[in-house]
Amino acid sequence: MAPGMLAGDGIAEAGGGKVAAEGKKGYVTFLAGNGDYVKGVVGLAKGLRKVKSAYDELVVAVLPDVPAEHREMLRLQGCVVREIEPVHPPVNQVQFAMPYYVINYSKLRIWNFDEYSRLIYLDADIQIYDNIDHLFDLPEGHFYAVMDCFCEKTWSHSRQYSIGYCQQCPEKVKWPPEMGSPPPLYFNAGMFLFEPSRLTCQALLDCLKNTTPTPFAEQDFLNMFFGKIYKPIPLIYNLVLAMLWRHPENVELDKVKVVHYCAAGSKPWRYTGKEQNMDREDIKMLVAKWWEIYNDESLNFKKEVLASEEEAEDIQ
Ligand SMILES: O=c1ccn([C@@H]2O[C@H](COP(=O)(O)OP(=O)(O)O)[C@@H](O)[C@H]2O)c(=O)[nH]1
Ligand SMILES: OC[C@H]1O[C@H](O[C@@H]2[C@@H](O)[C@H](O)[C@@H](O)[C@H](O)[C@@H]2O)[C@H](O)[C@@H](O)[C@H]1O
Ligand SMILES: [Mn+2]
Repeated sequence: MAPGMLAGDGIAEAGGGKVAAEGKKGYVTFLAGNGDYVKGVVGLAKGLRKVKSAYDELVVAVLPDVPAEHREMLRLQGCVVREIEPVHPPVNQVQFAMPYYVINYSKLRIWNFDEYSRLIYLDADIQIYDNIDHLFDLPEGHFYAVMDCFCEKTWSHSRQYSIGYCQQCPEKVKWPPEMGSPPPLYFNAGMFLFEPSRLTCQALLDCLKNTTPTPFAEQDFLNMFFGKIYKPIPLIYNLVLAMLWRHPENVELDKVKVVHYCAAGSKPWRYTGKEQNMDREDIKMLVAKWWEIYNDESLNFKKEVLASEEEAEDIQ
């Protein structure tokens, strides 16, 4: 059990007789550009319907460069499309782990969606395979997310990677005292439960102005900003695929509720199976599972024709 993790799985499934947290709740994702991530959002919208989430009206924060056709496609899938202004980090020479990460700072705008008391953010390369609505009943005042893994090459810039340390197995390579205290628990920013607030959004943007960008862009920034109230939740809520080959001992695949297709080559809509680890049977199974939902027409959004509308039609 990773340090600081909620006891047990620590999160009672829905119907635990708890009073649900007050206020509007929902799921939100982020879409930029005119490329194929829109397929990820369609898949996510259908996945939320398949697991019968009580909050299946997916909010999509779109940058201005998302074309009208893609916005319409999402509306036809029952999504609420909301345009956000891009957020640019201070100009500097940092090499992001992936050049396009620079646009990910725009995710910060979702803190302004304060008509919601709680939102779960999900990357567009995430799919939900079991209902996770019960997460909305977690105690307020914390930032909930799953711990990341430092073992992939994308982390080669970091001290952790240089000594083979990973928070997923802190006993395997212990953090040497001569390097000071071990890094604080660090979450993957592809999925998190948070409380929207305009004040917090302004504080995030003000803080960003004075923060030097780092390789994992807004993920590093969010970890720094919310470090004091961060609460790890079990990896079943955001399986970062690299865990399958880096920490298989921590993964019980049949218990996983949320899969994050973030490993290089694992985006289902561009999957070729050629990149490293992409020929694994579990990866092929998870990509096929994603396509099953994406291609399932029965999961398309059906505008409920209200009985009154039908009656009205009958009368005419
Ligand atoms: O061209 C892009 C790149 C990224 N994204 C959004 O930004 C998120 C973070 O990027 P990505 O998931 O590729 O990062 P990873 O989790 O793989 O590091 C994506 O899930 C999308 O929601 C997008 O909409 N268009
Ligand atoms: O902009 C930074 C991104 O950083 C994170 O992705 C990383 C991280 O998970 C590494 O640990 C993996 O090694 C790597 O593959 C993966 O891309 C978030 O998933 C994404 O939403 C976004 O915040
Ligand atoms: Mn992602």
